[in-house]
Amino acid sequence: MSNAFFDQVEALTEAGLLRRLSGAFARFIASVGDDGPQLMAACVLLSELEGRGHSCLMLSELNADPAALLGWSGDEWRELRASVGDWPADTAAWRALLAGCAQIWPAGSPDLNQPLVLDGERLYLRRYWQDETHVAGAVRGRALDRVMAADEEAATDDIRRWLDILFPHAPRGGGVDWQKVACAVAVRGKLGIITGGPGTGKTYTVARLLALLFATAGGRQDGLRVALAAPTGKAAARLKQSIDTALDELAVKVGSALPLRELAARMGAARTLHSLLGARPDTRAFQHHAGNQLDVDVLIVDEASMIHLEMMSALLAALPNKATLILLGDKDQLASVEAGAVLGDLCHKAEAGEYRAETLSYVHASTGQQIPEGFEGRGGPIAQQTVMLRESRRFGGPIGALALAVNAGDGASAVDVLREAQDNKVSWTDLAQSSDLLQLALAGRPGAEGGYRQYLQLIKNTPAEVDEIVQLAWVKSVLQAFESFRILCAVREGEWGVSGLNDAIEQRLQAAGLLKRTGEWYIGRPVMVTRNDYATGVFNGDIGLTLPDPARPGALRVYFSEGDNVRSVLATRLRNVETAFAMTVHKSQGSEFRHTAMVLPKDSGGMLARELIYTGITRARDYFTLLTPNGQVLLDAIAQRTQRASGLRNLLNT
Ligand SMILES: Nc1ncnc2c1ncn2[C@@H]1O[C@H](COP(=O)(O)OP(=O)(O)OP(=O)(O)O)[C@@H](O)[C@H]1O
Repeated sequence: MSNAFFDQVEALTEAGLLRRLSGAFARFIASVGDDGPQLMAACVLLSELEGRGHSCLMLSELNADPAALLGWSGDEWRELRASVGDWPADTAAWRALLAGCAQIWPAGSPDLNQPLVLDGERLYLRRYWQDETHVAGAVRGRALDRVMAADEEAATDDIRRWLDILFPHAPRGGGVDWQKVACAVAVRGKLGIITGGPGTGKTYTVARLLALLFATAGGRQDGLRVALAAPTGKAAARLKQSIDTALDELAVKVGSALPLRELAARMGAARTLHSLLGARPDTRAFQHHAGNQLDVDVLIVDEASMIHLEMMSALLAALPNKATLILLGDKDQLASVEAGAVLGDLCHKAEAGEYRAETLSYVHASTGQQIPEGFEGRGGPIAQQTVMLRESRRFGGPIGALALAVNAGDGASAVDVLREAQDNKVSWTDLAQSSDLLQLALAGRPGAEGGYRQYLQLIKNTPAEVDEIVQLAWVKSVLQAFESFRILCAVREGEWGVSGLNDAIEQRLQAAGLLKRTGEWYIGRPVMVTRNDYATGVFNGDIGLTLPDPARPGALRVYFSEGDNVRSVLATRLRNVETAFAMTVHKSQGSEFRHTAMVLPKDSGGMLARELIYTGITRARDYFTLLTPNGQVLLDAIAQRTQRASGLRNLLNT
């Protein structure tokens, strides 16, 4: 084993540049076979990339610019590389070297269950290779499993008749009614993917798709088992609420032709994916799997961009082949925190459509819509089952323009929108000192007043009597006020990161007499759960507010809002939580706030990308404020796209 290499790894770990896990992983690999420093270097890099969401290491990266990939300076990388000694000259040389290592299985050769897999020019941890292969096979299989073609006249006529009832108006700007197309495409098979930015009508569409599925189920309509799910509790509750409201409205429209209310009532609550699959404490395995599948006919999953590779693999294994899977999400949002960029890979062709002739004629027969030539192509099976909604009904104005500019990689236009917006919907603050940010946290800004003062003032009006209805109404109003404003950070550490800002905001609110910090727990403390806790039923990412326990004087409870419902847990029972006046953009996915303020740091080390900025902006419903001590960080981030190494796109042949 190379001492020089591991000395270097130790130094980089001490400097906080490497995870301790990466060195330990390389040592483990060395302990079960070859221990050449080249293999060790590849293992350290593979492990670091896994921590950054990549599912594999592209061998070409080893000779390209790994420092950029890791956010290191060139010197740090050069020193690590020098400690290895001979560095294979190119990808072919790396492949030859790795293929000869006892711990690596070159895919296609006799399998000895080695811990690493070399597939073409990608090096994998075996688990991720298995997940990618499984997801690709399962999704392709579903996409190809179509039950309807254009010439099945009776069926397409029926679909068309219902779609005309469910979507009675042509799209506002004319052109293709992509919402109708999305329903028609999804109803013909076992997979439907609907992607689009905020407010493009994904939920509106899926509610109608459900009605269409009920309507065309014939005699099986009463027994159609529908499940709703999302990666987080909050997103699940939002999905359920939107679908219920939409189905309620639709029920009036369709009248006695379809007993929508009764059918909807049998759907049950929306659940987190963890709870749907039956997560168990202390194990990654779920109760539902290939050998004990879910009892559903239709599964609708919202916020699919947050689903990581391992979860998608588990979900597909647990879903019976005969069930229809509908995925909803915004392909341009940040990918999951854990490895994989599954929705992005699935929606690779969504922008261009690439619909084949048979899809075009089916769409025409079942919707009357003529998809324009520009969207024709020879996309694979998944592209045929994917529809992108393109018109946002919520995001006009400067926030919409800003999101569009960021998505297009047009930094100059984004800055123009931020600097010049006339109506206070968006605003840019050059952060010279923390007091600017703290004032915003306290009271908002001119034209977008609010801040945290609002909910803290409401807390001061605690109901005097312990009347359950009054108490619940008060809790809901406090939660709602809290949900109307949030500070999002691009990074965790440093002056402009989550940890520093939470302390500073807490002190500022205390100085303003709005809260009294007496210990770890205090009235008004917002907290975010950082680990799933099955005993209390709270999950990673849930956000709650600490309020007095009406039943026990002096005790505190944390209240979590879930759609129309409120759940509470005794504060002292919550183990893994952190204060959440400021939270990361990553953790804000699936949530929306009336006023969202996003803080960018002074220096990003090249690690911020467009998807993060876009996700932050699109969390804002009415007002968006950008704060940064260095405007260049915004421009650099907009110029950079997140590229996650993954073999999924290739395997899917979308
Ligand atoms: N075809 C349509 N006709 C009328 N209203 C529509 C139509 N499509 C969407 N809407 C309305 O536009 C708004 C946004 O739609 P919806 O909430 O379904 O979007 P979304 O893509 O699910 O948003 P989010 O990203 O927040 O999940 C809703 O008020 C919805 O009722």
